Amino acid sequence: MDFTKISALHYRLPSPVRQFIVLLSIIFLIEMLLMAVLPQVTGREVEFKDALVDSMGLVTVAAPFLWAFIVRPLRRTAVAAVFREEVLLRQMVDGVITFGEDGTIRSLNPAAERMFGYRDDEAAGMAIDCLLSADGGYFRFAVQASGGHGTRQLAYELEGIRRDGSRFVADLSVSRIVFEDHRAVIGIVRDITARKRDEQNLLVFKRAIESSVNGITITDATNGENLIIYVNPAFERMTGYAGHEVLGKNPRFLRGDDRDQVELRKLAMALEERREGYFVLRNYRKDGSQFMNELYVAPVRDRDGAVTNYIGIMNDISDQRRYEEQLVYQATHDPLTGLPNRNLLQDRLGQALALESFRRRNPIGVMFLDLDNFKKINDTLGHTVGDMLLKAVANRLRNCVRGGDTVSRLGGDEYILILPNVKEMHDVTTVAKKLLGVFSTPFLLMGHELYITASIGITLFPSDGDTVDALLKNADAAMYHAKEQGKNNYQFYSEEMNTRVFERMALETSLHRAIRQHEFLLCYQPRVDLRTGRISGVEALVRWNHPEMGLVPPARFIPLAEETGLIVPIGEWVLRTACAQNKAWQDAGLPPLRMAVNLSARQFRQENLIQMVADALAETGLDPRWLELELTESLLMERAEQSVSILRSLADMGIDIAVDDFGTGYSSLGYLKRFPITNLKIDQSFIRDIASDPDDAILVRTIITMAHGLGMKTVGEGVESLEQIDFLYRHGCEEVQGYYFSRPLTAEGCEELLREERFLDLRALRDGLPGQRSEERIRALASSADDCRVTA
Ligand SMILES: Nc1nc2c(ncn2[C@@H]2O[C@H](COP(=O)(O)O[C@H]3[C@@H](O)[C@H](n4cnc5c(=O)[nH]c(N)nc54)O[C@@H]3COP(=O)(O)O)[C@@H](O)[C@H]2O)c(=O)[nH]1
Repeated sequence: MDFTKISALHYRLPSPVRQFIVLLSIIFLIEMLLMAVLPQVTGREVEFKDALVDSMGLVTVAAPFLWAFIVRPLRRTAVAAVFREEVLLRQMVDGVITFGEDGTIRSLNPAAERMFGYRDDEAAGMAIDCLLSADGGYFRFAVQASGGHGTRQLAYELEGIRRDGSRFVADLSVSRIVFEDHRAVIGIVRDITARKRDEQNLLVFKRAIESSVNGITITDATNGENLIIYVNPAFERMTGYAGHEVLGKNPRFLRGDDRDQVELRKLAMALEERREGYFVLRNYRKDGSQFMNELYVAPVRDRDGAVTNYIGIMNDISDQRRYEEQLVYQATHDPLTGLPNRNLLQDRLGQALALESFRRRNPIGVMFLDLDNFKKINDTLGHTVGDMLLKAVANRLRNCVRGGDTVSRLGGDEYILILPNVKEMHDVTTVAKKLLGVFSTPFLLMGHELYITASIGITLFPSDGDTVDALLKNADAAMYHAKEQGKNNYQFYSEEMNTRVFERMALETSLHRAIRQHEFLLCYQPRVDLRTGRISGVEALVRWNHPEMGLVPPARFIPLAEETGLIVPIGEWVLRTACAQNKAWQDAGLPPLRMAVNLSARQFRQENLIQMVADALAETGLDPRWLELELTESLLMERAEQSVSILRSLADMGIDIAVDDFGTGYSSLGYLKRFPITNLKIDQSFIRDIASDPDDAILVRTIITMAHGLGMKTVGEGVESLEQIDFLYRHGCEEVQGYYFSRPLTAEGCEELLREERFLDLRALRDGLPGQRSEERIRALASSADDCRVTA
């Protein structure tokens, strides 16, 4: 037998010759023993030589029988067994390599051939290191370690090297075989690369599950109980339960007594249908606190498709939910008052309209409530008080309506109320009156007792509009109408109101265009010095030369320009043009005079006002002492402290300051004293009846005296008659302005007047002869000035 080719199991085959020799030797020894014992039994002596011959004879006779009946059958049985094992070996999925103790390969079984890519005959004679590698001779050590102990098996993890050089993880069990004088090693090799990879993957999965921020539960679904068999650390953190406390429980314990949840029913259905699902549940921690559990449940199936487990992945979304709710709240509520905002209002009104369009039972009332003169409070007392007032109003309105009604705030001082299910018109008026009534009690805010009123516009669905936008727009128009009607009242919408709103919008659009296309012009109304009768100054008055409407008076567009902010560019243009005109007259050799320019509230609050005025003077070259800025009394008092500093800066530049419409507002004497005011212009409403109304007469006299007391001069405005001039003259008023002397004129008209040196003859007044005759005389002397007509 070629020992080098013997397969691993051949080593275990007993040698037949040895068996035969051993048997013959036993027979021989027994015969020899009998020959030695026999003389003592029989008493007959047997020669050793005879005994030896006999024994040899017996062995010779027995030999064929032993071979035929014992050794050969044994050999055959053994070979059959070896053959069977050989077949088994060949079929083994594990590779079997036999090699000598010197590491020389002797054989490979077919599995080893496939595993390493060598044929058995190719591998024979190669060093085992070529197929199996271990660092630092580890492999040899392993072989030696198994030596001397027969079939003792040792297992190692090595690197298998294929013929193509690729490597794999090999699991090797080695047994040392000793056969007669031959020693060999049998190595059983298994490619465990996949197993290793799987083990590694399992480790990664386990690590991932353990380090997941999501709580993970695994339940056993085989017995229908669905009891927890695993929870990860995140579950413990999320719920406060330790793993051992929940193992063996059904996860439903997390819901506590809170069974009435739609999502719970959905979960139960998913489990019943053995499918995955996503649910958001109210669950409870060990300490009883609630959390929102975003749960994903997925079944695990075996090869036959039967569900063996459920994996539950939990996410505590309580914070996220709170944040979402907060976002929704913020998107739908006014942060200041907590009332529904425009979004929610539109939503609710839309729903009410949809429902009512379907039911067609009752009208829906929409009320647009706007506070009267709120801006003044905000400007005078500051935004903190303004905000407090808006909140206090919101509370009063809320308390004034029924549960199904909506009170919302659009922004600013505008509130919208929705009254669904209005049974009778009377109901709406009752609510409107009630709403106005809530303002009858003053608001006490930060030590201020504030009296405020509101104007309300009312629209009804379906008669005044059938969409949210239409109803709100029409309620807005009705509210404007209520303002026009003197504020503090309510008005129902009518179609004409929209026409007016439309006109307003059209006016605003054309105002923008007017600025772009330079449609404005200035008129100048002279002012006469009552001490000399000569023109001492002019007031610049803006006009709008509208392409279709003709000359538009400022009263029609200045408030709108003020509201829209367009007054800022318009006012800047007025100031520059007036300064330039005054300088032009001076340059033309006309006697120098003061140019009065009106400043509106918005302009006065303009941040760069001082700079803008300085620039206008610098650019036109007008000396500041020939410029006077007119501001209304109420404007100055709105933010008196701030006004003081602005006025001081202007006065420091050398500019005169006049208070326009004096007497119509409320003035604090304390502030009047502090304002660097040069002139008080007595409002024309007091001048008008000065000669006939003793109250007006007293008032005008008082204003003149007070002005003088404060070191200011006075100007009588809107002077139309000689009596008025006489009165003002006699009481020391310094200047007059009005149609009596001249209407506002174009620049050319005014220049003509100045060139002619028109004046007011005051002799009659000085002579103390006011009356019809002297009036006629004065009128004759006075200019028959043209109106400010536009010829452009
Ligand atoms: N911010 C700005 N406001 C301006 C500017 N230009 C004018 N205005 C303001 O518009 C209001 C109306 O002005 P107007 O229609 O020009 O009326 C002025 C005079 O025409 C009128 N007046 C003058 N004398 C008489 C008279 O004898 N009788 C009579 N019934 N009216 C008369 O008074 C207006 C001048 O008023 P005042 O400015 O208060 O001196 C008016 O408030 C203007 O201020 C502008 O450029 N910017």
